[in-house]
Amino acid sequence: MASKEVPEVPQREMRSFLMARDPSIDRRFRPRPNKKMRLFDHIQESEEESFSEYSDTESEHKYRSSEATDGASCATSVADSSSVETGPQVFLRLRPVKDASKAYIVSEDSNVLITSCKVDSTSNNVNRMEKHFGFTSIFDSNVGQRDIYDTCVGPKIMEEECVTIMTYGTSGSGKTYTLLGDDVRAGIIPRALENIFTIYKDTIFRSPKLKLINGCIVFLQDDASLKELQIRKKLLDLCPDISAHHQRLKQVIDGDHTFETKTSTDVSVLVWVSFVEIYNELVYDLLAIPSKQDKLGEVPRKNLKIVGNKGQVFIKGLTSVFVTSSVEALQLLRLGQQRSTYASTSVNANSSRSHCVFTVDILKYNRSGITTQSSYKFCDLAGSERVNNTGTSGLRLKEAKNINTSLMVLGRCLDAASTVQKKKNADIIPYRDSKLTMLLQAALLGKEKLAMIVTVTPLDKYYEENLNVLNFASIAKNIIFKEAVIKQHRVSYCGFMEFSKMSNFEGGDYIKELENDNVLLRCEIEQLKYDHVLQMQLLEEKLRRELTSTYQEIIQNNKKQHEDECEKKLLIAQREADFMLSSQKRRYEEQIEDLKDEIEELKNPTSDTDSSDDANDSKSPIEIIDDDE
Ligand SMILES: Nc1ncnc2c1ncn2[C@@H]1O[C@H](COP(=O)(O)OP(=O)(O)OP(=O)(O)O)[C@@H](O)[C@H]1O
Repeated sequence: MASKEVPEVPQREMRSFLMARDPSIDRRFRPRPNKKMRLFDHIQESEEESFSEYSDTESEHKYRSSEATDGASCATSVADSSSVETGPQVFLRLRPVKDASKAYIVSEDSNVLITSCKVDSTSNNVNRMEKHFGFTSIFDSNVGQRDIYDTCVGPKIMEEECVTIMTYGTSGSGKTYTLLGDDVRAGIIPRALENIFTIYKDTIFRSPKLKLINGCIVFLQDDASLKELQIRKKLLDLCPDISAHHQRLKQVIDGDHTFETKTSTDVSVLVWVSFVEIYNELVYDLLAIPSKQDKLGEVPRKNLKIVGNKGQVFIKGLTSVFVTSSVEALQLLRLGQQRSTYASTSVNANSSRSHCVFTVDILKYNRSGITTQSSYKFCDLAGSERVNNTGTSGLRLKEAKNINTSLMVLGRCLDAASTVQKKKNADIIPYRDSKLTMLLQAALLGKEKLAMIVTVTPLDKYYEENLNVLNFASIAKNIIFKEAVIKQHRVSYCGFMEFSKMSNFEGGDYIKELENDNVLLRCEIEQLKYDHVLQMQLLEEKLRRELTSTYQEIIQNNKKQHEDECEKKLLIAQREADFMLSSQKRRYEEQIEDLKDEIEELKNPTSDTDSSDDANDSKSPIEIIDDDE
C-alpha cells in the first residue's frame, strides 16, 4: 500500500542543523544538534535521529471518556497512544498539461518531487537550485481518478475511521476535479458514497432514529424522526434529477472497483450528510431549506456559528440530512454545489471562491447496545492565488484576500502542529484564527486522521506559486501526532435496541409503509396549511383593496359635497357683501348730494331770501317756541 511506505528521501552529504527549518527536508531526516554537544565543541551532525516509523495502523480501541446523554452513555474510542505516532498523509497530484515544465521531476519510487530552477546562467555555466519534497505518494498526470481513490480514501472507508480529506493547491490545479470529478470521471466523493452504501447495503436503517446533534448521538422520538423525514423530502424535492447521470457514474465506478458488502445481522447503519461553505470568513449551510416565501431553491444565507472544544466540533443549526442511498447523497451534493460560490477568474473559468466541506456521518448501531460514529469530511479548499499576478479587483480581490488569509492560518496551524508534540501544548495551535481551521480542528489537533491531496499544475509560470504549495505540503507531511487518534465515537443505547428489534420483526415493512404515509400526509398537511394561509392572505388583500376603494369613493363624495357647500356659502357671502357695498355706496352718494346742495346754498345765500329764510328756518337748530300760543 502506498500509504504505508516510508519515503526514502535522498540523504545529503554534509548537512547542518541550521538547515533544520528547510521544509523541503523531511522532518525525520532533518539534521539536529547533538544534545551532549557543548559550546564551541565542533558541530556533530546526528544523522541517526531515531523516529518511529510513519504508521497508519491502529491498535485495538479503548474507551477514553464517558458521558451520559438522553439515557445513553457516550464514549470515545481511541487508538493506543503509547506506541503509535501518526501524521497526515500528504499526496501530490500533477495535473495533465501541454508542455509540462521540466522543473518538476518525480523520483522513481513516486515519493519525492524534485524541483529545480535556474538561479544563475552564464554562457558556460548553468546553476540550478534543487529542492526535494517528500510525499506519501505522488500521482503524475497519467494517474486517474480510480487509483487516487484506491490509495487515498478507499482504505479509510474500509477501516471506518474519522477522517478529513482535503484538496489543496493553486487555483485551477484540479482540487474540485479530484474531489467531485466530472460527468464521466467520478471523483473521490461519488466513489466514497458508492463505497459506503455498498459496504452497508444490507444494514442500512431506513428510519432516522439516531442523529448527531451538537456533537452527541441522540435517539429521536417518533415525532422528531418524522420531522427529519420531512426535511429530507423537502430537500430532495428541490434537488435536480440526476438519475441518468448517477447511472453513468455508477457504471464507471462499478467497472473501476469491486466494493464488498459487509453482511451482519447485528448492525444497523444510519447515514447523514451535511454541506457547508466558508465564504469571506462566514459559514453558510448549503443544505438549508428555503422558506416557502423564498423563491424556489433560493438559499437563506444565514451565518452559522462553529462551536468547538478541544477537537469536538459542530456547527450550530446546520442541516444534517438523513440519506438511505448514494443517489440521494449525490443529489444533495449537487444541490449544495449549485448553491456554493463560484466565479470566473483569470486562472479558472469556474473557480471555487469558498472553502466547501461535505460531511458524511455514519452512525452504526450494534445490537450489543453500542453505537459508533465515523465521519468523513471532504474539504475542497479554495485555490491559493497570487493577487498581484492575476489582476484581481473588487469583490474577487476581497474573496482572494480572505482565501489567502485562511490558507495562511491553516499553514500556521500545521506548522504549530509540527512542533506541538515537543511542547505537549495543543493550545499553541492557532486553529481559532480562521473559520476553516476551527472547523477542521479535530484533524489539526491530531484527534482525527488527515489526508491532504496537493494539486499542482506543472507549468513554468506557476513555479513560484507551486513552491509555496509544496512548502506548505512539506510542513503537513512532517507532522507527527503523538496523541491518540479518535477512531470512533461510541454511545450505548437501550431504547434504540428495542426499536431496532421492533422494526425487524415481520410487520417492519408495514411500519415503514405507515411511516412513509405519515411523512406524505404531514407534507400534505403542511402544504394545505400553507395554501390556506396563502388564500387567507389573498382574501385579506382583496378585502383591503375593496375597503380602500369604498372609502376612497366616500371620501371623494364627501369632498365634493363639502366643496359644493363651500361654493354656495361663498356665493351668498359674496352677494351679501355686494348688497352691503351697494347700499353703503348709495348712502354715501346721498350724503354727497346733500353736501353738494349745502355747498351750493352757502355759495348763494341771497338769491332767494324767503326761500333762504325758509331754509334757515327749517335748518335752524334752535326752534323758537312762542310762549303765547
Ligand atoms: N487531473 C486532471 N485531469 C483532467 N482534467 C483536470 C485535472 N485536473 C483539473 N482538470 C481540469 O481543470 C479545470 C480546473 O480544475 P478545477 O476546477 O478542479 O480546479 P480547482 O483547483 O478546483 O480551481 P479553483 O481553486 O479555482 O476552484 C477543470 O476543467 C478540470 O476538469
